[in-house]
Amino acid sequence: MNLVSSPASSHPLARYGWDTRVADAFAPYEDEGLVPARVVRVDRGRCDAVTADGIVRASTAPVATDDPTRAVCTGDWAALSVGSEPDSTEPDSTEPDGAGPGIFRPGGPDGSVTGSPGGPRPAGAERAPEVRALLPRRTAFVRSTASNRSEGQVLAANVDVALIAVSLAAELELPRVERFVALAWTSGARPLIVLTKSDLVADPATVAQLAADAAESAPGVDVLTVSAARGEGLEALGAVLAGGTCVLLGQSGAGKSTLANALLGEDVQDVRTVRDSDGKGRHTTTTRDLLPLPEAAGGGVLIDTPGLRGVGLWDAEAGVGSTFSEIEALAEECRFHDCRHESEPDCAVLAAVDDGSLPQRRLESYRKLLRENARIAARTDARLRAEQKRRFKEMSAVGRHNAERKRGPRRKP
Ligand SMILES: Nc1nc2c(ncn2[C@@H]2O[C@H](COP(=O)(O)OP(=O)(O)OP(=O)(O)O)[C@@H](O)[C@H]2O)c(=O)[nH]1
Ligand SMILES: [Zn+2]
Repeated sequence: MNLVSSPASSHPLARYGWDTRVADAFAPYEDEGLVPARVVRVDRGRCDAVTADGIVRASTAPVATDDPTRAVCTGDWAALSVGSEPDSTEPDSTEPDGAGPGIFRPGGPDGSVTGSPGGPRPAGAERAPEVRALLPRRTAFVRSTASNRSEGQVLAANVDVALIAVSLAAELELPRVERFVALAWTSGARPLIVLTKSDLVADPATVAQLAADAAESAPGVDVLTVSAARGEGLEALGAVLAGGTCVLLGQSGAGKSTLANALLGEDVQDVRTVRDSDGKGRHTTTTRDLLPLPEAAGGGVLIDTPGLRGVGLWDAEAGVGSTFSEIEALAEECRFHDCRHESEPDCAVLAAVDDGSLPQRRLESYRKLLRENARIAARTDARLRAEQKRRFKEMSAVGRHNAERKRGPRRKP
């Protein structure tokens, strides 16, 4: 079977988010004899990636780079060389023509171009799987690394929806919610606010009010209410996540693990564990950070990497702008193009605060996030920043369009 040209929905990797866009991006690599895979976990120099034939452990050495934003990360789509298989259903002779110089053929005489040691091998020999290329990312969650150079590190790639878990059992801290929303927009993923533990709030009117408050502080972002304890709201949430890739963000104690368990419908520890061969016939047991959601609930994929949950802003100016889109829209009306909305005459933002249509709290939160972001940006390599900005523009065009479409009338009557 030709896996790449079969319909995207029946592709063995459809469960892991394979779609026509990925198929198109992968097509050139198929001609090189590489196989598509999605990265489920990364270690130093290696990753676990799921292929049509299961999970393989692959070296990431061929795509190693100095730029940490280009390092292999969970959620990446990769083109793998997996070595020749003795009982392959697709012998070399049936492969498409046109394999020229530089084209990788498992076990072929041009093995030297693959960068792996060993050179030519007899047909049927095994070689360790390698990541040969990463497909372009649709979205990426980046955080600054601990190093002095303050570079970005990618925590998750190709995320469609960022679930922002907010506990209804604690006081609703809107600035925190805004911060996570900014982070989500910055990644290119669509934020989704999930108010958790609704069973702990007795009065439905209170829940509705809190949901309205959350919605008010996140223009264009949907707000769902769930109780993992009672299994309420999970179906609606599953429907939103269907087919896409999501991540869980939120404060400690917000209910992320509980929600992950409820969505996965099994013991997460079991789901996480991978026992598979590493391509050399050895069996290893590891965990994975990318987990398929049950197909009965609509499918999709959950990425839950340890570092992602509490990630900080990293060059999020545009994401902050999307989060406070009503302020950015007002700013267009200020007399001065570079108005700081502090004490300038004819400032439309301050006027909106005065007439009560813009909560003072929103303006303060906006300023605080911009300041936080500026501090990080000051430490960040200019080249990487430009790159991130470009990526944001590409990726979030759709998100912002949706936000604008949904935002509706900006000012209260
Ligand atoms: N009543 C109730 N309690 C819940 C619900 N969801 C989570 N909890 C409780 O809230 C607490 C925190 O939940 P976790 O799922 O561990 O929160 P978390 O966001 O994963 O926390 P960290 O791992 O620290 O990031 C636990 O005691 C859960 O049992 C719910 O729907 N209802
Ligand atoms: Zn102004």
